[in-house]
Amino acid sequence: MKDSVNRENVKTRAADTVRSARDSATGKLFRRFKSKSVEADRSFDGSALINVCGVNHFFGTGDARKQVLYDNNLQVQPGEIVIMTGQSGSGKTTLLTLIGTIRRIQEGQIHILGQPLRDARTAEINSIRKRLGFIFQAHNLFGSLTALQNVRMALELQPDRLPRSEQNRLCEEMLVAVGLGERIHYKPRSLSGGQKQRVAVARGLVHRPEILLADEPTAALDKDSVRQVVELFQKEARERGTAIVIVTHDNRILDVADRIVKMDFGNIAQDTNLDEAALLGKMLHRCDLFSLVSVSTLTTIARKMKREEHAPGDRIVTYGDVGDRFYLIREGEVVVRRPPLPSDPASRSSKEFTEVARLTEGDFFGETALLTGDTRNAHVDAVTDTVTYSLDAATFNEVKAGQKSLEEEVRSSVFSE
Ligand SMILES: Nc1ncnc2c1ncn2[C@@H]1O[C@H](COP(=O)(O)OP(=O)(O)OP(=O)(O)O)[C@@H](O)[C@H]1O
Repeated sequence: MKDSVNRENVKTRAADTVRSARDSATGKLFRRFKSKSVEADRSFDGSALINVCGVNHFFGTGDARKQVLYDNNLQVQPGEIVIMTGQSGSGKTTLLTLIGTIRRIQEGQIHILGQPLRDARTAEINSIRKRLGFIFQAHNLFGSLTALQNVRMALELQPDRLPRSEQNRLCEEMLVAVGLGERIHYKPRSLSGGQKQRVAVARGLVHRPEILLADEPTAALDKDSVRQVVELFQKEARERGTAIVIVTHDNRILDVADRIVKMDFGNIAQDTNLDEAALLGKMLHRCDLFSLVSVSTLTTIARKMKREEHAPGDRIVTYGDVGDRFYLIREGEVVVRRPPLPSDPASRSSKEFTEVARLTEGDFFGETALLTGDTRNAHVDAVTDTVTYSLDAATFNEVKAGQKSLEEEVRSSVFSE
């Protein structure tokens, strides 16, 4: 089957892309690229620090009762930074406060640090809360306390309280990290809005929480302070495995995100793993089939691709079936087998399918049937544990329609076989 165009070139270039993406990930101690999908899996995940399953929420009672969250599912792994965005009123803060144990769960379940919140006792909620860090829009600083004393409040609430001198050292260190080394003894009334916000950031992080929840943490900050805060978040995530969820409209901090979750009318409408989407976009771009489509469009298309895992021996494509998907190999190896050609007298009697190709990471298959309307012309079976991303025929054809030369190219490639 010549179901792939310029396979060797594609293989080499795509494999390079994958390698470089992996290399850049190796420094990220807590990142887990291999098992992530572009669109997050909606099921419970035991390794996640935050597990939101089927959460609904209502405000008001009687006739005034109004549903504001609908069937929300979200998992956040150690070391992941998730940006939550969406229109005003879409439910971001409500979901964040449910995750932060500030509101009681009404329907569904949230596990935080492995513990279920619904029906948890107050003492259990309090002990979970001490392991979280909060940076909320209203800074909630105590006016009579200095910046350092405000930050120290977070340490004083900890079960294993450190000696005062050690607390002060940690607070100073954190205030320096947010660029307030010169202001540690100032009270809130002597600080600007941005400086107060940075005190709140220091307070949210000083006790080294396992999960940090932040609502618009950079809204009042200038460009340099935004960078300082963002770098601090990244350091905590990478070095300590802190899971960070940031509700924000601030597009200056999008680069910090591993994932962007978009809420729409009370529901997580999109949950995109950016590294994986960008990587798949690049892999697609390196397929000659899609070389005329911009990387940004391909990254968007990549989000629509369906991730599937196949065990060795699993059949991915069956000879004679109607072709309804195009496949890209993310990991693993497949073998392509064809029946004997009717015109080949030597093999006419043989019922055996013969191997015609082995495809690996970055290779693709399944496009011929979509382009010609013919049935599948080969079996494709997984040889090793294999991960594929596939695109449905409608999206494939939409993309194809956008590039005039594509169909011609593939038709001539099929014709010349
Ligand atoms: N305490 C409350 N009582 C009643 N309704 C509420 C309450 N808090 C929020 N809501 C409503 O719930 C919906 C979701 O609000 P929420 O604050 O979670 O949205 P959001 O996406 O965070 O908005 P924003 O970006 O403006 O902060 C809105 O319709 C809001 O009016």
